[in-house]
Order: sequence, then structure tokens, then C-alpha cells
Amino acid sequence: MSGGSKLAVLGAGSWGTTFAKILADAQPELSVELWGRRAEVVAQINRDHRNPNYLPGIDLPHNILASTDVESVLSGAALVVLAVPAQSLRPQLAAWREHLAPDAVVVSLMKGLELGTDARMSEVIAEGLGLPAERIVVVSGPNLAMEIARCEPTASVIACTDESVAHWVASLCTASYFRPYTNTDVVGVEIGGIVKNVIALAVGICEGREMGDNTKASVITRGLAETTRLALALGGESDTMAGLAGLGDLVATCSSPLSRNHSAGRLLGQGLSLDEVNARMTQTAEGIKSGRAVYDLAKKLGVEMPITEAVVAVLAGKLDVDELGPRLLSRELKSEGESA
Ligand SMILES: NC(=O)C1=CN([C@@H]2O[C@H](COP(=O)(O)OP(=O)(O)OC[C@H]3O[C@@H](n4cnc5c(N)ncnc54)[C@H](O)[C@@H]3O)[C@@H](O)[C@H]2O)C=CC1
Ligand SMILES: O=C(CO)COP(=O)(O)O
Repeated sequence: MSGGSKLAVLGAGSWGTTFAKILADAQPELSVELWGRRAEVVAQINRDHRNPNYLPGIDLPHNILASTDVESVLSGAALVVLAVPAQSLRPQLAAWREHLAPDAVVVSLMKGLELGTDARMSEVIAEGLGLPAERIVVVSGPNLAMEIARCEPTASVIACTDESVAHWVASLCTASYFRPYTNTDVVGVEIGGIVKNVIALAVGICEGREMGDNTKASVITRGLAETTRLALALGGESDTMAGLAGLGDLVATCSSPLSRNHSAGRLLGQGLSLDEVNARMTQTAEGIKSGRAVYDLAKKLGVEMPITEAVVAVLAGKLDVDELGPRLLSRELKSEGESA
């Protein structure tokens, strides 16, 4: 863990910009350097202290300094926070690796699983940057960016195999409106964040078909059951799934119109094709691509994930949205506590 004080965030979308605001509000005496791909977004953040495409109406702290120059942003940064779409991470890391400070701690804000490898983002970071587990931290929880940007009180989980590193990161990002809890169950925290996006697609589809709250609560509850099965099969802990990064995030994402995954599901349920939904989305809905990777991983491990399976079939055009509800309820009868 570095004694240095420079903080860097790579990715100036909705969560990257919001997390930069958390750090800047929590550490007003430090600069938070925010890397963005697009010069106009960077210029607007520096000139107007706003990022209106992602966070309309939000004033950003003046100690956020944006740049398109990743080398200068990474130079000497003790903490490096990554917030780009999951499927774009690996190629980005190859370009960033040479500029990373030798003792930097890297934080993943991403909630996706890599297609093709079924790797979690912490695994992609370990491989792509050649870092040991104790220098990789995961942040997850019920963290809809826009609500946090409005300074509405929110709790989150900071996970690292080395608890002291998780504590260090938590101490850096504790703000009046942002309360982190630490955890050493990196696997459980990541799986909770990944799978809730797929379950939110399912809930959105049900909503788009004008199904009511019984259906949504049933999908959320059984969604948590299948998320927990996958997490346990990978070595995660059931306590984590009952906490902020499991149940907490699932409820927030499945309930909120701010959720991009929930919104994408609703559009699918209203009869739009996947291409039409993708064309309408201006921000990342990770579940659309990660769903397939979750399904592949579950199959490899022999874990039953019927809701994920049905969502993946809808996304692949193999199951009509009208069949999703009946499919979820037409399985072999069993007791609630059974493992599948
Ligand atoms: N927005 C939210 O409320 C939350 C998002 N997350 C997660 O954070 C991650 C990032 O999501 P958001 O910031 O919300 O997405 P976003 O869509 O708002 O922003 C993505 C950012 O990445 C950049 N980007 C897009 N494609 C890229 C590529 N190929 N290479 C490099 N950069 C690229 C975009 O220009 C943009 O700055 C996702 O994994 C998401 O699940 C997690 C918690 C909350
Ligand atoms: O992860 C999130 C809330 O915790 C954001 O969800 P969406 O990516 O669906 O907007």
C-alpha cells in the first residue's frame, strides 16, 4: 500500500465520475485525476465542473481534474479506480499497464463478467496488470450513480483479500453521503454485482409485460437464490449474498427506473428487439453481455440458474418475452430450501 496521495479514476461515465466526486468530497485537500476518452467531456468537467451527458444537473467538486492523457493521470497515483465497460477492460489494461505506479492499489467498480473467459473483473485486472490479489479491491453494493451524485445517503462494500487494504480504501472514500463497509469475500461481492444485472433484466421484462409486484418479488427472491448458488460454488460466502452487495444491490437495481439493466429489460418486455434496445441505450447495461458469460460459467460448474438461462434465451432470440414468466414457474416442484 502506497503512502502516496494522488488518486486516479479511469472512466468518466456515470459511475466513474460519481466515484471521483465521492473521493473529491471525502478528500478535499487532494486532487482526484479523472481520465476520459472524449476531449469534449474532459473539457466540460474542467471548465464547467459538470458532466451533463452522464450526470445532468450535478455540480462536481473543483478538486476533480479531468484529462485525456492516461500516462499523466496514472503517474504516481497510489489509488487507481477503474470504471469502464467490463467487455472493454482487458484491451485497456494492456495500454495502461506500463504507466501504473509500482505499488498502486487498483479498484474495480465494474459489475460484469468477461465473455469468452467467464473471468470476473478482479481476475482480468490480476492478469492484465500482473497484480497480486492484495492490491486489487472491488467496490459493489446498491450504488445507483445518480442518487449518489445527488448526495443521497448510500452504503457500499469495499472488498479485498487483505482487509487492511480494504480499510485503507474505505477510509479514502468515506463521505457524508457514502458509507463503505469492508469485506474479504471478493468473489461473493463481485458475483452479487454481476448477477443482479441479469435478474434486473428479468424483472424489467416482467414489468414491460405489465406483470405486478408478486411476480417481481418472486423473481428477485429466486434470483437471489440462484446468485447465492453460483457464489458458493465459486467459494463466496452466503453472508455476503444477504448483505449490501447481494440482496441490497439486487433490490436497488430491480426496483429503480435509474437502472440501465432494469430499463433495458422493460424495453425488451414492451416488445423491442435487442438491436432496438441497444440503439436506445446511451449507457452501459452490463447484463446484456454478461448474462451469457454467467450462464456459461454456471453450466461449467453444474449450477442451476433458471432465471439467468431464460434471460439469455430471450437475449439470443430463442425465447419470446411472453414465454419468460411461464418458463420461470413451470419447473419441477421442490422445497424452497433445495439447492436448485
Ligand atoms: N452507473 C451506475 O450506477 C453504476 C455502474 N456500475 C458499473 O460501473 C461500470 C461502468 O459503468 P458506468 O460508468 O455506469 O457506464 P457508462 O456507460 O456511464 O460509462 C462508461 C464509460 O466508459 C467509457 N467507455 C465506453 N466504451 C469504452 C471502451 N471501449 N474503452 C474505454 N472506455 C470506454 C465511456 O466513454 C464512458 O466514459 C459498469 O461495469 C457498471 O456495471 C456499478 C455501480 C453503479
Ligand atoms: O449497479 C448499479 C446499482 O448498484 C447500477 O445498475 P445499472 O447498471 O443497471 O444502472
